[in-house]
Amino acid sequence: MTYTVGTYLAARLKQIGVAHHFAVAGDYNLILLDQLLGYDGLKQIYCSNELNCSFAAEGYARARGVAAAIVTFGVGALSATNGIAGAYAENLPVILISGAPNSNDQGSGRILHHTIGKTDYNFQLEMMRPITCAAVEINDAATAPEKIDYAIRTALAEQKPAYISIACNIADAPCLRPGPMTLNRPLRNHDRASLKAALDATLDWLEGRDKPMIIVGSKLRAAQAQKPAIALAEKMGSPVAVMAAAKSFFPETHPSFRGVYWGLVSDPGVEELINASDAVIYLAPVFNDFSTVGWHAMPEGENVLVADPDRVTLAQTTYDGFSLVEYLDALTAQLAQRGAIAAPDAPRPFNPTPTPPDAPLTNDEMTRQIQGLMTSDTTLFAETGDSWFNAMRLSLPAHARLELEMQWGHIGWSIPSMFGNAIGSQGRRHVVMVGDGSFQLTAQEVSQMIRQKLPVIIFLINNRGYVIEIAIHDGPYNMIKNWDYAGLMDVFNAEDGHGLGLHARTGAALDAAIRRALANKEGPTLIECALDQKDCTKTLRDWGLQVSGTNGRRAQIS
Ligand SMILES: Cc1ncc(Cn2nnc(CCOP(=O)(O)OP(=O)(O)O)c2C)c(N)n1
Ligand SMILES: [Mg+2]
Repeated sequence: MTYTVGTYLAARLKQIGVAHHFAVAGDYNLILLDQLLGYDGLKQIYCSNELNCSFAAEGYARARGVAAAIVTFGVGALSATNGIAGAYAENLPVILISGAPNSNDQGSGRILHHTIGKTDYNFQLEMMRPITCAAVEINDAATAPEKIDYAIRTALAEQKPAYISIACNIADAPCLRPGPMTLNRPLRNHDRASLKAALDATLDWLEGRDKPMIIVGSKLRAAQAQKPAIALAEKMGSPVAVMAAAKSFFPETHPSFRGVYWGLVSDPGVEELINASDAVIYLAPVFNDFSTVGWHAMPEGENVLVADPDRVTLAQTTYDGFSLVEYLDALTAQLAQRGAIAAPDAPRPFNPTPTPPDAPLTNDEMTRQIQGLMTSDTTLFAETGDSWFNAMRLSLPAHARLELEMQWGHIGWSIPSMFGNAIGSQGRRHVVMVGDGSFQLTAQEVSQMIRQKLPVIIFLINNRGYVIEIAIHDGPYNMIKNWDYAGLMDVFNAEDGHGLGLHARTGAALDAAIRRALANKEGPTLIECALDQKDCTKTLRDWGLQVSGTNGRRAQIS
């Protein structure tokens, strides 16, 4: 087989397990799309726009560990930057590949379409650098292999997105044949002396401390340290809490699991456990204004150890040059076995009684019925909004997955990201909780779920506005134009019939809608849940007050 630059890239994507790539056509990428289309073992999945394309790839990476999105230059790539920045924030290796102007035009002084009207086309590469871990431009076939390999390997090692642009006349240019490449991540160049010092300091610190507590953070999956975290908890006989954005990263059926730690909106009893601990170990945390509830839940004092993906900080000293996996494996091996911990006998904190079947639907009743959908093969996406707080109330069976975007927090992310995730994890049950406000940004991708016959169940929470924003600070800007969200499915169906749109205004109607959704194996079912705008979780209200106060801090220097 004679390789081209495009089929070299295709071979690399296949080698690292990217069986599906997401694309939106544009004249700068059509020849490249042909190269990928013709490559055995790759499937090309089309999106409605490049924002959704970048989120679909991000969702695929959540399922498969890595993903690729193909867009056109300028108008396409700049629309995709939002999903790529989100992938950076959420530690997901998405390879953004952009078609680009003919290599002969570089330095020609010519003005081209889809550029900002200047003769220098570098604006795009410069915009991609801060939101990727590697950004390369390919204007010749000779350097294509090294640039493609550098971008992909760096993305896998850093668990961050990378950017590759390929000139439209180079995509089908003859190229070298690729050698092997696998999805494995090279361990950081581990510094044995530093690792030993970190372990010695940790063992000394733990000596005499008999109430350890582990708190799991949202970078644990990207650090590929979920199993080592379980092993450590079992060796220490320690209770475990998860930070909100890490819910589902530690099995909730494990006897050590005690709930979500989210400051004043934590699950009952969790804050007390942490306050009573004399050795709080954070694993791969992200401390931002939302996760610390306006900086009120920041770890402090000598009872705290923070183990990041590539660094350990303890007793005013920091150690790096090794991976979290190396550190946890070695620590667990050296620790003496402490007593096993018993599962809590406390009942599930969220356990509301069903409302009368014909009573108006409530937030609690909706969430209670969603709980019934959670199985070990369920992947639930919870969008920015009260959906975050509803998701926190759910108990997850072993192997159930909860996907959140709490660092970037782009409303509308959940629909396209779920689309990509469902493409990458067919056979699982896919459920989305998304508010009316968020849905209006990226609704088109439901039509792609119909096209691909994905049986995604979408709970569209119609509470008539931006309720999470109202909880922070209300105003007319939080009111939105209402849609007939269920009716959209008829619009998206066109000549297909696989999409199903249903209204649920009572508990009985919701129960019936869920039954129909489970039976609809041929396509998505959108269930429009009508809620009173004031019917939101207490945790959202409490959290919103704190965040509002933090946002409103007076300037120190007037
Ligand atoms: C792209 C983008 N633009 C604006 C925002 C700010 N924002 N965050 N949440 C919201 C409202 C979410 O409203 P809904 O989806 O209806 O959620 P609910 O809280 O359930 O009403 C906004 C407008 C955002 N997070 N992302
Ligand atoms: Mg809303």
